[in-house]
Amino acid sequence: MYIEELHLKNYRNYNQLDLKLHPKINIFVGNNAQGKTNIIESIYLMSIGKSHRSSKDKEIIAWGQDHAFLMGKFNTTQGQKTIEIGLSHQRKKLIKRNGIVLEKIGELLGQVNTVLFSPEDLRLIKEGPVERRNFLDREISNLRPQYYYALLEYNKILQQRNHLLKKIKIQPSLRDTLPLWNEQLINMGSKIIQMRLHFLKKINVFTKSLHHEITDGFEKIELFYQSTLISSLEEMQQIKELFGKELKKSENNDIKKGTTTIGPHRDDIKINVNKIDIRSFGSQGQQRTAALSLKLSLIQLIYTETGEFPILLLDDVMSELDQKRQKKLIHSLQEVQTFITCTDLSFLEDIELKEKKIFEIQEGRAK
Ligand SMILES: Nc1ncnc2c1ncn2[C@@H]1O[C@H](COP(=O)(O)OP(=O)(O)OP(=O)(O)O)[C@@H](O)[C@H]1O
Repeated sequence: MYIEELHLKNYRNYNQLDLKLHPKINIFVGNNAQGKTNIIESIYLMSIGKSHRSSKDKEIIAWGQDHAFLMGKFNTTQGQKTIEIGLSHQRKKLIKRNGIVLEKIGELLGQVNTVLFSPEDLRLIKEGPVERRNFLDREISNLRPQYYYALLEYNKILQQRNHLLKKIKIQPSLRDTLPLWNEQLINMGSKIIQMRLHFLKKINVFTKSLHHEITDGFEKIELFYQSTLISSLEEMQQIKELFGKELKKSENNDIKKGTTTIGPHRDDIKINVNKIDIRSFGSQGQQRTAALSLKLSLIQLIYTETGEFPILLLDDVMSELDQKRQKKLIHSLQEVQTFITCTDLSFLEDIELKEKKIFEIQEGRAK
């Protein structure tokens, strides 16, 4: 899949931007704070309905303006798709696909697949479990919208159970109603765990081989699902039983703490390189390479799952990689439409790139 045209209006520092894009490599070069990442962000926004760097949608509306508008024309194996997003300070976000208004963000998921890699992805390895859970939730939701809905449901049940746990402390008789919430939590949580385990099993294969290639065979990477409940793929019934057993065990503790202490909302991914947990013990370089392998393996996974390559967004990463890794990265991208932002084009000196378009970005304008 690739994006043919991008149109932005009152979007961040762009009053108006109309770009015809190359189906292979698009390079955005310019000094700092000119608007390169803003373009990457807009494409990402059209794929998942949210920005990767602002939690508040309205921040992307150009300062002093009332509304922002984005449109992308995508060429996919299912034909042309037009995605439009409208944001205004007064109304809720409007998303359209081929002119039809989408009622929920879930309907946008999987329409346009992107893989974004930026220096912040280092956080994926070295920060706490929240980053890695978000990674799982985002990527699986894109591939399986039913995961997204299960997650919404799980979080609702979790909130209600936590609310009840707090009330039981004051009014112990309410404990009789807890099994009702336990059952719902177990049902929805087990679905989430099983889909995460499936995802990790698949992505492990691609990450291993990519990492082996990038590190010339010196490093062996392995991903594990880290959970108090389960670590390997099991039948649904088995996951439910384990969840039920552990939830029972933690019930007194949960009441004492007023919160649910076990479940997929507490799980993590363990990342070993040569059998060492690199979340805590990896060097910066090892962590960066692991993040790169993990992100690039998504390209292969999405291709196997959907029959179509995603769009790759590389924000400011060229300067972070040594020459060998830059070459490996570029050469692995033959069939993938790729967006690269950079402050200079020195990385092109040693890399032959025939199919490309270069845009110079200056103060919210592209030349
Ligand atoms: N809502 C907004 N309205 C107007 N301008 C904005 C808005 N949000 C951000 N900007 C401006 O956009 C610019 C930053 O753009 P962007 O992050 O794309 O820069 P960049 O070219 O990628 O820079 P760097 O190389 O430093 O990463 C800044 O000048 C910032 O002030």
